Amino acid sequence: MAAVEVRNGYKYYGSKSNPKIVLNHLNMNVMRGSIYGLLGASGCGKTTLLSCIVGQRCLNGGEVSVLGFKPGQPGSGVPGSRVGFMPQEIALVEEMTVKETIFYFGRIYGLTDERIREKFKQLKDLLQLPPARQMIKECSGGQQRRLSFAAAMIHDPELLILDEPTVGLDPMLREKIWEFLVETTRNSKLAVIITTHYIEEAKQANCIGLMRNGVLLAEDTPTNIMIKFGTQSIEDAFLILSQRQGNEDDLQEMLNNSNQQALPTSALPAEVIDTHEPQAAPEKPPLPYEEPLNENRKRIFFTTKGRIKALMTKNFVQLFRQPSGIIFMLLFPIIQLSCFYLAIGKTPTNLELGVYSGEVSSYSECFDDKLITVYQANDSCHFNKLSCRYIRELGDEVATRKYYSSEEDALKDAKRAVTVGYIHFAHNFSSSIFTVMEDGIHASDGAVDHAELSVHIDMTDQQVAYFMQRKLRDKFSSFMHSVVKDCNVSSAVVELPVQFQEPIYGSPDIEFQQYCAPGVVMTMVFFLATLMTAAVFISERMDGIWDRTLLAGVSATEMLWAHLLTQLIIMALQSFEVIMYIGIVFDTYNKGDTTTLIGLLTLTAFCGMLFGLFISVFCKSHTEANFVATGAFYPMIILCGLLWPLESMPRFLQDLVMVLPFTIPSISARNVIEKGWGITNDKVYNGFLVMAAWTIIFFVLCLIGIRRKA
Ligand SMILES: Nc1ncnc2c1ncn2[C@@H]1O[C@H](COP(=O)(O)OP(=O)(O)OP(=O)(O)O)[C@@H](O)[C@H]1O
Repeated sequence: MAAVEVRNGYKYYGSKSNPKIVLNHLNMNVMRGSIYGLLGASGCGKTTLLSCIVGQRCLNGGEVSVLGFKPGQPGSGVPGSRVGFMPQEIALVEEMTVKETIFYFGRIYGLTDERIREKFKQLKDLLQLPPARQMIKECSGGQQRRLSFAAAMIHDPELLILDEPTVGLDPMLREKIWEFLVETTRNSKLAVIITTHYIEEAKQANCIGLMRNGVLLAEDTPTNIMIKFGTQSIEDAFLILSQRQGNEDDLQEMLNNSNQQALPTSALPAEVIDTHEPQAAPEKPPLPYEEPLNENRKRIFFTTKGRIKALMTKNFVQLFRQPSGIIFMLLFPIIQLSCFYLAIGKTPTNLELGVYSGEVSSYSECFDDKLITVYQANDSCHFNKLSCRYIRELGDEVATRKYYSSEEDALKDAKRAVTVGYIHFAHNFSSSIFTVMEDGIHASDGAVDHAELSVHIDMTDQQVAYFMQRKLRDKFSSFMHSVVKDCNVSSAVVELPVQFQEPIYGSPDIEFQQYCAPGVVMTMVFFLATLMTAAVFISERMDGIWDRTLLAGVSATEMLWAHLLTQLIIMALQSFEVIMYIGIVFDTYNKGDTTTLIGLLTLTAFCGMLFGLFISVFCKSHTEANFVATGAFYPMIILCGLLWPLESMPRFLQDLVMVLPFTIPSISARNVIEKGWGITNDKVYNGFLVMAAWTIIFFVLCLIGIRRKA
């Protein structure tokens, strides 16, 4: 009875209009209880044929029947537990140990732990597996290959497909594996399809298929093939068949690879060379597919829970055994937050400010208390060297003062950027203040001008300039208050007729740091999750682990859920860590509910993770994924109002950015932290809604993409 039947198999890559034909009306029969050696030069289509048999790819034409079913048919167990597949690449998780790998595959195939232990013992002896606790990345290429073979065998499949299992193994072990396969197929219904570059070892197969350019040139027992072509070896027979097709380059390459000595073409008996071209098989009735049985379904569809558990364990092991994984997940947020809190929004220090006062001939006068006086005489308040008093009140807390004996020198240094600018007092500063106070609105323009503090600042460094302006103005205001107080005059005289009362929310000197902290934390957790997820998924796909797990019958949805659950746990931990860190170390206050904040941050990280997944589904390589993530990062940060008020954007842009993932959620987070609003406030829950909407959008897109690829 046939385990695998391929009829008129036709497969191409590329577009329909410009196809690259890989399987060209190929026919193949693999019987139960037999070994089928599939031989052919590199690139002839062996892997493609195997992938169509296991249901990883679909044929463009023709039919395949595997164990009586169409691959992929619900209930067929193909892909799934009825088939064992060892791909060409190693496709194992490097961070797992030998034992964990066997248990991982055993569990996703639905075996009990006891059965896995039994099988492990058996396969360990047979395949000389490395010690149970050895990590895969510490195994040699040959050891990894043997383990990969064991993983394909763990669940006693009915069909075993081995893509070059003996590459890199020593001859003794190769012989042992063949012996095992011969023995097992003889005593059971197991069907084995094996591709190999070592043509001679295929002599032990029950049937050989010689494949070239997408067609099977011959399919028979090794003995019959040699008899048919009158040769002493299978290589010679293959050479003859290849010559019939024309170019023998491919064959030569294969023979070289096989380390066997190729037979010179001149040595071939010319009379056996058949010039007949292989034809498409004549029309045959459709393959008799079986109806899936309920028992079959039961056998195949064991608990999703068990699989998800196995997948999640793998994900955690993979993440936490990589030092970079732990650093990325737990240390990066700390490093990034520390950078932010230490570097952003702090008061500038070590600035140098030029000072020129025309009132003094030497600045030592400014430090002689007897010279700086405010005194009453003739019902008036008189001043001496008030500029000195301001200079002293200014202190070094705003900037280090650098004294100049002329305004020209002060300007020169400011122009050379030695100082951030300079302040200048007129020679009659004190007397002008006296005049302005005495004469009030009748004071002359000259007196008003000379009673002013002149400030000349380098405005190219906007933040420093704004800081200096604010500080000098505030200091001047407090200085004037203290002067009029000494004169027993009401401070209302020097008060601006604008009074900023107690703020409705926040504090009078809200820092830039406080303003942008929620947005910074959100974007940080979002993009950390994005990058990590994209990296994990792309690596998994590139290493073949993703495909191998799918071939074990795990659905794309189950794999997706396992990843989502793993990440959700990590993201919740990360959000908790972030909030605790900024609260305890940087003393950041939160007037609202911490749980609401952790919830919003976890949702943000989850959304970032789905964005990473979305990128990984549509990008083929790490480089492409990094380009997309970096490309998305800057527009999202710039447009979310984190760096500059949204209100300054053109109207159409304001409407557009409102739907971006960070705009409304970072406002919501600020509303919780600064205003203490709760989740029931629409200006808080709308942030959750926006983030949830993006999460759903990315999830649906990922699901569509993954299902399409699967
Ligand atoms: N995804 C793909 N897109 C386009 N072409 C592909 C794809 N996969 C394989 N091919 C091409 O199809 C041909 C057959 O590839 P396949 O991997 O099936 O060969 P093979 O016989 O298994 O080779 P090898 O022994 O080297 O593994 C090759 O020319 C290969 O370049």
